[in-house]
Amino acid sequence: MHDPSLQRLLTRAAASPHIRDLRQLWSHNPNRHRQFIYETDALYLDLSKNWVDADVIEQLQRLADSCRLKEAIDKLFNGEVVNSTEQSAAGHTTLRDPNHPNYHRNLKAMCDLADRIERGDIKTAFGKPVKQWVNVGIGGSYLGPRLVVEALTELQSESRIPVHFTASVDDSLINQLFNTIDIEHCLFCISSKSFGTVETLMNAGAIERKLKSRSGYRPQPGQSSLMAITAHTDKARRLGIPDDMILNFDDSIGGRFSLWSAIGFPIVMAAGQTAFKQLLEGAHQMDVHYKQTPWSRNLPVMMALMSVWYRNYMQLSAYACLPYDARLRCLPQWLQQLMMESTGKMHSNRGDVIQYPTAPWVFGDHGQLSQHAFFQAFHQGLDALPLDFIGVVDDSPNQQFLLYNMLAQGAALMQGKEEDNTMAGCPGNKPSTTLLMKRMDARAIGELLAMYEHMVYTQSVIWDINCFDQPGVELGKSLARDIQDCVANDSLNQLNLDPSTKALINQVNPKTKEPKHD
Ligand SMILES: O=P(O)(O)OC[C@H]1O[C@](O)(CO)[C@@H](O)[C@@H]1O
Repeated sequence: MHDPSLQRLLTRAAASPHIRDLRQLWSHNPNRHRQFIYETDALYLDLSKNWVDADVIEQLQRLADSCRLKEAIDKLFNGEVVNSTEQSAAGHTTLRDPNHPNYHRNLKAMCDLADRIERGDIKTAFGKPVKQWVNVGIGGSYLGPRLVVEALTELQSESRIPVHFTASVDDSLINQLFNTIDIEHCLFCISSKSFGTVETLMNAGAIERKLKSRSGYRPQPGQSSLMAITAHTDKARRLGIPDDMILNFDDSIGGRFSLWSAIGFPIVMAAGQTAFKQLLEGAHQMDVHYKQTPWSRNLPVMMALMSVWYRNYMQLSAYACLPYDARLRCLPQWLQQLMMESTGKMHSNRGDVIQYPTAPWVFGDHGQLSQHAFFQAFHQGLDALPLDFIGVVDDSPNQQFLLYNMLAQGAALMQGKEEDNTMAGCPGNKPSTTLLMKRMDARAIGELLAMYEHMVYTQSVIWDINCFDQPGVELGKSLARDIQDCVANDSLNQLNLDPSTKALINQVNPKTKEPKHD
């Protein structure tokens, strides 16, 4: 965040009491509901209930200029290095650009395989037609596809192959899966960019053992119960997965940005090839919007500027994502990974420690359910936090009920209510953003998700951090490996670990834990 004079202006603006007073902001400008609206083909964004005015928005847009956002966007789309630690480009937008060879290569491979499965050219290793499909993957190899599958499957009229997901290695989950599926008709897809994620490989191993333990399991050309999606084909081959059952994608596609790649294959299985193409179309439409629209009308840029405003100038450290539609119930989790893994960083692109906070704590859930769980704290708790209500315009009576509930929450938070009994009163003056999807279809979902990706990239440019790596995640992973090894070799005391964790390990390790007394 460069320009110091702008920093001072914004810091001063944030300190002035009127900017945190929605009643004053509305009385100075009763046209806020017209002025702070941003629209694309599928989205309608209302920022009028936020702690900003036109001056602040103008200064934030100047901040974007001073951080050379335009050049950074060009670098992203021109395939230049934007991932400074790994010295690579970020290729996710090429997958949705029909003028780019990656778009055609990716789609062709995915559609060819889907055709072969659907025509029955590929049978399971039991010689049975594929009637069910299981995605085995975690993080970016799970959250995006799961979100889109949940959002779109009920819209499909054609009967499609049911898709299941398994991510964590919990016994309960894998057993539940085995109890739900018909294993002889099931194609298991090991989805892992690195093909090195332990959870996914452990699940793959459990599945392989289960398959092999069943009579009639005979993998051969044209017959396989396993397939893989990865950027590391060699590793999938080593697991015995045949070449024609491996979908490959490029290493330059970040895991949490990968649902547009072959990682999106569950979407093709569950919602169909046409829906997947429309998803890419919607995302591409957002790419064009992001590239070509001035900041004053640019949705992802405005969303990012608002988040920087709240995080760095208002010092608010949390952010809630509240979709009022069950079809978007996985959005908060997907966004949590996208925002926190991408922007939870403390080093600038040059490697020095930055002096300002970045990623907020992202949480959320289906809005209606959250209303009956944690909204009380929004209304009467002393803290404020930026929150996004996301609704889908839909004429059916139940969806209308949901929408009015959502709009009522935004109004109640802003207006509050005085009561004779002061304990029952709500102070109001709580900011919120409303984002409407004008319809629920694959194009609209594509636009929505690409909008959030560009919001995150914009944040990272302003914060001068790399949003495409995740070195922190590695620490916990490697310590878990060390613990497992030391427990296996009875050498825990050699591990450089605090006494609390060592004692806890001894509580759970079957070799050392206290025997149970009845
Ligand atoms: O697709 P992979 O390589 O199995 O990785 C899964 C996830 O693990 C992470 O590396 C860390 O959680 C994510 O970035 C990634 O989406």
